[in-house]
Amino acid sequence: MNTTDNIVEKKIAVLLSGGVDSSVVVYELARRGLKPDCFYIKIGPEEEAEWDCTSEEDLEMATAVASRYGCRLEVVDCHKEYWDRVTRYTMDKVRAGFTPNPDVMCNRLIKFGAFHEKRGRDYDLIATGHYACTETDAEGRKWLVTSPDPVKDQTDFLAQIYDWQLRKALFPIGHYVKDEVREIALREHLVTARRKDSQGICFLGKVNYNDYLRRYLGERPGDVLELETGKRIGSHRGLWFHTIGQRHGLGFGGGPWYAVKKDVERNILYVSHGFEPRTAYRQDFPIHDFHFLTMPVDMQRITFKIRHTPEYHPAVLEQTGPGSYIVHAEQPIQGVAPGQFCVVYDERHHRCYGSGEITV
Ligand SMILES: Nc1ncnc2c1ncn2[C@@H]1O[C@H](COP(=O)(O)OP(=O)(O)OP(=O)(O)O)[C@@H](O)[C@H]1O
Repeated sequence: MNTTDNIVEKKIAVLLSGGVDSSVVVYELARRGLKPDCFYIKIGPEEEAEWDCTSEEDLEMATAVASRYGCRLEVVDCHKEYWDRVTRYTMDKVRAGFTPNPDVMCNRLIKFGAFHEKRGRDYDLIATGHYACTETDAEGRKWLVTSPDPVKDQTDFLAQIYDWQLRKALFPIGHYVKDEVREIALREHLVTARRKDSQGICFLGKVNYNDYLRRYLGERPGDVLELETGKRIGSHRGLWFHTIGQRHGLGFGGGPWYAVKKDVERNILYVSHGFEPRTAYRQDFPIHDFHFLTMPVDMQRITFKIRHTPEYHPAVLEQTGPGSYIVHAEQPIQGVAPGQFCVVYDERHHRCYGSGEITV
């Protein structure tokens, strides 16, 4: 736990998913003599029965962990809010040809959003099993700080939460690496100790992302052209099924092909030929609507991420307007897609300052 968190006097809600990470959160609080209230957020898979997944087992696990530590567990239904808010954001972006990130918006809109409106507002702190840390500076400002586990670090998923949400957030396992969390769970004989990590888009679980898109947007076939020559390579079933930077699953002969650009108005997907074509890389690109997590910072030399990968890229930021910047990366970056969040950290990738959306 972060040393700056004085939690003993606080009313704490734990978001308990039935996974190993949030189970260890309950243990970490319980061993300090605390008895937090636990909440399982229920989000169903829309109407379709075949989309049903492991949620029943998750709830059973969450119930067992809460009762082991004498904590209350309540189920909070955020189904409507998820499908209204996160799905709307996702479909709006995708329809406009952008690459959205539902996991990022889920933290702002659901875990620290809809849950807060329903139950979280009655608590001083909301604890989750995210791999992220916080630190408080001499002026009492709380900053989001990266986890010591570069592979599991989830600060990028938290880079759109509001300042008040960050102030209420508690990450009791954020200072551990994943192996340590598993060891604790095994040592304490938690029922969740051997459960697999959740995969895919949070709350959508096993739902196939393309099926999810197809359900809302259908199909809209169009041409696939080679960017350099304008030659027709094949057809696509909807621009939303493709991401800039995509190399696999294009399914055209004479490859390898690489998705490099979308023309939404003309419904054309542009591809380049080769394993690593020059057009797949960008070194300078604009971002807009920059969201600061704690407070505006004068950002110049920074590091950043555009995908959930362990690497941080060094860059210089040039401000072009309120909330708008050009990212001048030290090295060319592969698969820069409009709509993706560019998450910005200090030079040592310690503090996360916030994130902006990559502009067209
Ligand atoms: N259905 C849920 N109900 C309550 N909280 C949840 C739920 N799903 C996720 N969370 C919270 O969000 C955190 C991060 O979620 P994520 O989907 O990344 O899971 P994870 O890293 O596999 O964690 P866990 O092992 O706790 O499931 C969880 O640790 C938990 O605190």
